[in-house]
Amino acid sequence: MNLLPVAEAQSRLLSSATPVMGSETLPLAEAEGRILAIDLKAGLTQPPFNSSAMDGYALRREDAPEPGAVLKVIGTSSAGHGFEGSVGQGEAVRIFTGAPVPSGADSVLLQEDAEKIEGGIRTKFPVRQNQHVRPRGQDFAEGEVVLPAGTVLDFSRLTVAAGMNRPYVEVLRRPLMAILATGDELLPPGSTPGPSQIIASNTFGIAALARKAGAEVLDLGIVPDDKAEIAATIDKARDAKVDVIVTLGGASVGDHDLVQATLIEAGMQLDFWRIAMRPGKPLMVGSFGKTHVLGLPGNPVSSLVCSLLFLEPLIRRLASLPPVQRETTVETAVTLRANDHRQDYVRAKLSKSAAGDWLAEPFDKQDSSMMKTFAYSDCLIIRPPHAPELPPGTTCPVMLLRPDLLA
Ligand SMILES: Nc1nc2c(c(=O)[nH]1)N[C@H]1C(S)=C(S)[C@@H](COP(=O)(O)OP(=O)(O)OC[C@H]3O[C@@H](n4cnc5c(N)ncnc54)[C@H](O)[C@@H]3O)O[C@H]1N2
Ligand code: MOO
Repeated sequence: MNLLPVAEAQSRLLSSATPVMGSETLPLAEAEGRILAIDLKAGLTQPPFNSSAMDGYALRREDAPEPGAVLKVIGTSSAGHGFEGSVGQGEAVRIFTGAPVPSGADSVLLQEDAEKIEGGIRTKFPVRQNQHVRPRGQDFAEGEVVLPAGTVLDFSRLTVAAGMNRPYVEVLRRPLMAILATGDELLPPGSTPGPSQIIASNTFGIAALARKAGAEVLDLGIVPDDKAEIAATIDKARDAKVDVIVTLGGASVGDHDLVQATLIEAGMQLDFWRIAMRPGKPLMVGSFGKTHVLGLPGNPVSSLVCSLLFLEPLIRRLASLPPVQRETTVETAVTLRANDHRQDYVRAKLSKSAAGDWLAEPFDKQDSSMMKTFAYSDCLIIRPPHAPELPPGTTCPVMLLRPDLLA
């Protein structure tokens, strides 16, 4: 049986993927993680007026070049309530942080640097020209492109967008992914399984991974091992004009593995099937025109490993996002045995050695049905095809399951 190398399968899949077209307008509160479709220009100048950076007194610097100047306090300017008049010679205005600097004044003296006297203040320190004044427009000017198209709206960008007085933003459409689980044995969580039944679990992890990668997910539920029912569900996905269809299970060679045949009868172009990897060998990739189809194996760990290697990069490419950097190297804590022809992804825990190095220790059992060990794992040790035995302490490549773990 011809098995495709992992890297070749990944590059074949990604070479056929182009970012999805189209945009939508969203309120800022719903735009986190989204990508600007067009340049975002400031709706106003910020700050809109010369404003005070400190609590103190607004004055004319020429009136207080040296300590000991005496100034008459003629009013107050606070945030939201500016002083209407003008500061003349020998005068000052009590001012608070964020308040407009009144006309005539050019500098602010800290209140700690002023001595209160009857009807006014005496300065205790020299005043620098413009000190503690934030000039109008020092952050941005009305009409300025502060956030160019392509910017990912994270916490700091959402803040400046709000400050720019932009309550709505035009962002790229997210790729739409349909997911369906196949199998007569499957029931949703919360069910009471019969004697031959199990709970369908894969959808939850794969949908979460896809959403994190930038997709919108359409869950088409559980479909029995029946060609007509599988075909009808695939039709639903195509009617919804999804960008990606993910099927779970029925990808192998058993009598009940009907997914691939059904898809081909429905007009899917088969690109490739079966990869030189463990777990995840039965992965299938095809397309209906521009719609990508990923047929993932049913075993939970196999489907999740395939999702990390193929689905996440695909969704991020479609969503115009760069790939997640998951690969790094650590030391193996134990002897890793020589590998066969399939690239192995070995579930392992990470710990720090006394010397501060990260060590990977594989779980003894690597059965691809075992969800618990996957949930306890920090990384997958990558064992390339025909890799020789590695003694403890040797550097080995890993794929991090939570990429910020080593940060
Ligand atoms: N004769 C052969 N048998 C198998 C081969 C092979 O090459 N020759 N490959 C094995 C490998 S490797 C894998 S992986 C599995 C994958 O098979 P399928 O994709 O056809 O998956 P199913 O048979 O439908 O299910 C496998 C296993 O996973 C459970 N399952 C299915 N869907 C879900 C779900 N959504 N949530 C949780 N668990 C699920 C299912 O009940 C089975 O236990 O095939 C080997 N066989
Ligand atoms: O490839 Mo299967 O995923 O080994 O269990």
